[in-house]
Amino acid sequence: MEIFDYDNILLLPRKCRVESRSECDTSVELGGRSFRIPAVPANMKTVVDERICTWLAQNGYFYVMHRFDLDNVQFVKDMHAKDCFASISLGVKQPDYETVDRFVAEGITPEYITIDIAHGHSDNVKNMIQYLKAKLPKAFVIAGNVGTPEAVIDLENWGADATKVGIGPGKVCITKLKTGFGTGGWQLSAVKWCARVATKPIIADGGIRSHGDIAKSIRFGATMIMVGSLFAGHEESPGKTVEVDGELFKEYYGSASDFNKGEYKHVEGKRILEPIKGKLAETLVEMQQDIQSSISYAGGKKLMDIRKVNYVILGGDNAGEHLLM
Ligand SMILES: NC(=O)C1=CN([C@@H]2O[C@H](COP(=O)(O)OP(=O)(O)OC[C@H]3O[C@@H](n4cnc5c(N)ncnc54)[C@H](OP(=O)(O)O)[C@@H]3O)[C@@H](O)[C@H]2O)C=CC1
Ligand SMILES: Nc1nc2c(ncn2[C@@H]2O[C@H](COP(=O)(O)O)[C@@H](O)[C@H]2O)c(=O)[nH]1
Repeated sequence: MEIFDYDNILLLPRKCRVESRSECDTSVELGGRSFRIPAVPANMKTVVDERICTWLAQNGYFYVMHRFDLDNVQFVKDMHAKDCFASISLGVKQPDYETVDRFVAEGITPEYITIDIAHGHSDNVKNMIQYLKAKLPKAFVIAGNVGTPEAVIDLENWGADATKVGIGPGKVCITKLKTGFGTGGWQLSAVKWCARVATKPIIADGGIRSHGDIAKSIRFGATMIMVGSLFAGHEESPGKTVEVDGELFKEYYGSASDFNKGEYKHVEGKRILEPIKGKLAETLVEMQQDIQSSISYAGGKKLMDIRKVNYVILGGDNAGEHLLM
């Protein structure tokens, strides 16, 4: 198997088919809705809050609200009252089942539900998918996180509508160090490997360090890309603002860090400071323009044309040119 990651792959251009990059369509479909770009801010407490989720929904972007210290039922009611789709996260514990029961009792269905646990290839997730499919059959269920084709096949067979791939490639992740497991360091290969067997959309989650990594994820089979650190350091980001030597930063911490958990138990995440880089809306516009450029380099007009390009692996044992035959 070829092993590579975002920093040692480059995509190869094909003859341009547009006169202007503005002709390139970056939109993507997920769960029956079309979104402006295939990137979604990570469902983490220092990346999204209700205000950001509302803004994203109202402006044509996908979002996934985090699942920590909030009333999911109230969140969905608030989003629906604002005429927005509701996209929430759930765990797999008793309170999460009680949340589902409350949705049923109140006759409310969130449009998207992401089952979000560290080791998603588990009976815990199977049971929650099956509960959701029985109780809230109209919800689009994203399940994860996983890092192998077997897991993608199982999650799809258990009823997931999409799977989220990425165990430990995140910037504030220490899973690799603490456990010796994961896709950290070869996340892009893992996406490729998983996408080969997937029959439903894959969300590549973690490890995105620059906008070009979005195109690379699409090339290797992702439909949507979840991004934490690149979105964490904005003026509106929910993390605390911290000043160091006159420079402003936003805190960004892992969902499995002691900062998020409130205790030091099974910690697999850390806290870092991200330099503040302006407004989220401006980054999203720049991201869209960069994806338009990627599509044009791919010789295409729409997002999935990126899937057609060849690529090179730089350095290492797998180095060389890889041509689509
Ligand atoms: N993408 C990634 O690489 C990772 C992401 N995270 C994020 O951190 C947050 C907290 O995750 P998580 O700790 O799973 O959430 P929870 O604390 O809600 O745990 C979810 C359930 O999964 C169990 N569980 C967690 N890890 C494992 C494991 N390695 N093996 C078996 N069972 C496990 C927990 O039981 P118990 O605690 O009793 O074992 C619990 O029943 C989530 O948002 C998650 O996405 C965390 C780590 C890695
Ligand atoms: N191993 C851990 N992974 C985590 C934790 N909190 C979040 N995450 C994952 O990281 C991505 C974001 O990655 P980034 O490279 O874009 O910053 C996020 O979507 C989660 O899947 C954690 O505590 N430990």
